[in-house]
Amino acid sequence: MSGKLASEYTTWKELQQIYDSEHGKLVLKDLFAQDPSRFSKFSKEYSDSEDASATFLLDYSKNLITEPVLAKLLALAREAQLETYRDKMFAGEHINTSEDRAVLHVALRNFDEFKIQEGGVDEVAGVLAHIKEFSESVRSGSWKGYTGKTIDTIVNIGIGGSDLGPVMVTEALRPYAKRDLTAHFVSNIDGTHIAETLRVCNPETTLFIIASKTFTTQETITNAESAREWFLGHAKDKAHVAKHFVALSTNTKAVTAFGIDQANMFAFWDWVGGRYSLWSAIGLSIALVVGYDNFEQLLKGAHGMDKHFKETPLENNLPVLLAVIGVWYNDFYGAQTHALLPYDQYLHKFADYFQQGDMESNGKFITKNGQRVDYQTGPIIWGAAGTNGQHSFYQLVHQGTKLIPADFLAPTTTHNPIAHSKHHRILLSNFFAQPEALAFGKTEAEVRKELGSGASEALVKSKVFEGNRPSNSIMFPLLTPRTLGALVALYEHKIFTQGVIWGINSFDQMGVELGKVLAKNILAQLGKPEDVKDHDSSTTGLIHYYQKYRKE
Ligand SMILES: O=P(O)(O)OC[C@H]1O[C@@H](O)[C@H](O)[C@@H](O)[C@@H]1O
Repeated sequence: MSGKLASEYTTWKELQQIYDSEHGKLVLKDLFAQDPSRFSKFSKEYSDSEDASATFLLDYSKNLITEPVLAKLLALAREAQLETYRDKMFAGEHINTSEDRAVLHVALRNFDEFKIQEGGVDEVAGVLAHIKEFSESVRSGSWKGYTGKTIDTIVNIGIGGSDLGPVMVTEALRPYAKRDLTAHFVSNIDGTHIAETLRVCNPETTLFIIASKTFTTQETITNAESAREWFLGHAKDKAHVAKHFVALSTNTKAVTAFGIDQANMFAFWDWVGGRYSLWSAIGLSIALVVGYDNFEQLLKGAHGMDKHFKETPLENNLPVLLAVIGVWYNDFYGAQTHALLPYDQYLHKFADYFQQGDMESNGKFITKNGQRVDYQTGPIIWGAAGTNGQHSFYQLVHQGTKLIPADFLAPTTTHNPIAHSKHHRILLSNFFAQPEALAFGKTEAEVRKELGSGASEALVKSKVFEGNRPSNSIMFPLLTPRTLGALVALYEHKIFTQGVIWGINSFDQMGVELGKVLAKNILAQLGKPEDVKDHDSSTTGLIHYYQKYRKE
């Protein structure tokens, strides 16, 4: 990120030349046939240096790359000064320039290993101790509600980064969950979300966790106020709020103004970006559901990946490899999306989580220096847990007109080996088959042979799989808290690396602001048709329709 546009880098131009002259030769079937050691060349095993059980295999051999292409992509990362920016992040420099903030989610899982200078970093251990003490008192039953009953339900009220991380992780780590503690997550301003949740809650045994970095987010504060009203409708006395409401925030003033005791506030700091905050106090619901020790394992797993990212040469650096291969498709092949396809039902929220993680970080057309890019930045992230997607959108992935690079993820061992792991063997057979089918396809000759001579030409053509569709495969022994931490940090650092290459600030989110301002203005005009002013005819027409048909 040298002040240049990425497209001005020498290596970028060289990559463009390589693409123009050679991409036709990058055919996976041929590349594998030519090189029997392709898998061993283009796959790496990661192992946490302190806990070898947190390990995974990254197979990136089914990508449209050769050693020279990969070397040039890594040279691009170097020309963009990735190593310098990585070190700046770990040193606490204010690399979030538009907000003049450090970017230190890595400090939340550091356990004093790296030296990081920034106000608040020395308070991390204290907040973790608070999370431990509080989560243990709720889980053990010593924390009592206003009628002396133990807590059996938690409701996390938050949105964006204050929701998606806890949702994804509590789902992913369900095998470790306290089964008699029910967790709900309310995010949407749509009253249906809180109403349907409160319907199944008992005020005497429910704990509300108000999760908001700013404590000003309209959805969260409105939902929290409605929850408090519902609670006080039963408990009557405001003093009981202290037993049933806690806050996770950086804004002490707003938390106390809401009526939550400062003792029940779990702090974090402005250098924790919302979409990187599950490691902070925002993870309280995770600690409540799976226990503090498992939460700490999650942090340690991420820390192991931080160390790997910080210390490993780029050639062997897994987040960097994923990132540069992604840039290859995004910027040279023109791919617009990237699919995350976990073959693990527990990871069914993984793609949703990284939709925010990636798209809010890298969905930007202006560089840090204020120039408009002349290349694509962040891809559209999407996906679903296998095998469901196979019966829905994989048709387009296999035979559509778009190139869709995909990551397949799967555990070798399931937490639920029912029917002697028959389900898991079937699941994994699909996990192995899909990338194979994408990469190698099925030729016209093969189809003809299969159909015999009577088949129509149209039928033959429709059954051809062109193949040459790239993917990464990630396998890990079992989805443990530590492995999950490593996987999430793997993608975080991939996003960071791509942001550095594209020259953008991955840590602000100016693009979410305009809609919020317009909505505030419109909210004040919803009363009467004559109040509706200064809009285009479409917006005015829609608001008038609402005013005509609404019922209070
Ligand atoms: O935690 P807060 O302050 O309520 O913010 C929630 C979300 O608010 C959104 O507006 C931001 O785009 C997200 O990044 C953020 O996670």
